[in-house]
Amino acid sequence: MATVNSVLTKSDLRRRVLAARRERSARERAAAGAAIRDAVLALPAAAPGATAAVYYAVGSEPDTRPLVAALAERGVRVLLPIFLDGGDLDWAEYTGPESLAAAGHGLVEPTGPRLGVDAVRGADVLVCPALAVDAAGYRLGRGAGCYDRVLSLVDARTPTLGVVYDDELVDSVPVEAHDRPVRAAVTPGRGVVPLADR
Ligand SMILES: Nc1nc2c(c(=O)[nH]1)N(C=O)[C@@H](CNc1ccc(C(=O)N[C@@H](CCC(=O)O)C(=O)O)cc1)CN2
Ligand SMILES: Nc1ncnc2c1ncn2[C@@H]1O[C@H](COP(=O)(O)OP(=O)(O)OP(=O)(O)O)[C@@H](O)[C@H]1O
Repeated sequence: MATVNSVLTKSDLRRRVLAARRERSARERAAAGAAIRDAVLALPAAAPGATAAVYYAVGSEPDTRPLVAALAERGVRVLLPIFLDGGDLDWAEYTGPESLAAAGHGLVEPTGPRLGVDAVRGADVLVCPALAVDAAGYRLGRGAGCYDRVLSLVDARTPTLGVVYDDELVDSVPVEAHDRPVRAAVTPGRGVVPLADR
């Protein structure tokens, strides 16, 4: 995949990654969820008492549900995103499976009190969805720009992680002026991978 990226547009690359994700087995997805959980739990920023902002995986996304459960279990405050019309993200706390409900666009979202778009500024670690992450930390998202906005809100020293399958960590993705990089990737096989100069 890495060799042909430079000639693919964002939408071509999105289609390719989504098609490849649909082919992944339940076994691979389960193993990925456990590996992602263990990699993020080992970070100092995920210590008890910290606040973590994490996407709640749906469909073929790299599974963050085991991570969310384990963080809450160890006493980390977990904020989950709520997709707002217009593309901003609001946030609410995960307080167990009963604090979640099916929402629009196939998403599962928290039902507790909404903390506001700026709540993510209080996160000690930010775990972002991505379809691909490149060597400089640039990520390809779903195309709504939600996480570019979130990444521009948080302090530059916050550990920001883009979670992808191993073969979705690529040399380069198409970059536009509004794109904001993450500081590290997390993959099931490689764990937390710090990215260039971040
Ligand atoms: N699990 C998870 N939660 C997340 C994200 C994510 O990527 N994964 N987001 C990351 O940004 C935000 C939601 N982002 C969204 C971005 C675009 C569309 C959207 O316009 N969907 C179209 C296209 C079809 C599709 O992708 O299913 C649609 O539903 O009509 C929906 C949500 C917040 N929560
Ligand atoms: N900081 C921002 N404020 C407002 N709109 C933004 C911002 N960043 C990006 N956008 C808008 O989002 C649109 C989609 O951007 P892009 O295709 O790069 O999304 P993406 O990076 O794939 O998605 P995401 O960031 O949700 O993962 C852009 O056309 C842009 O207008």
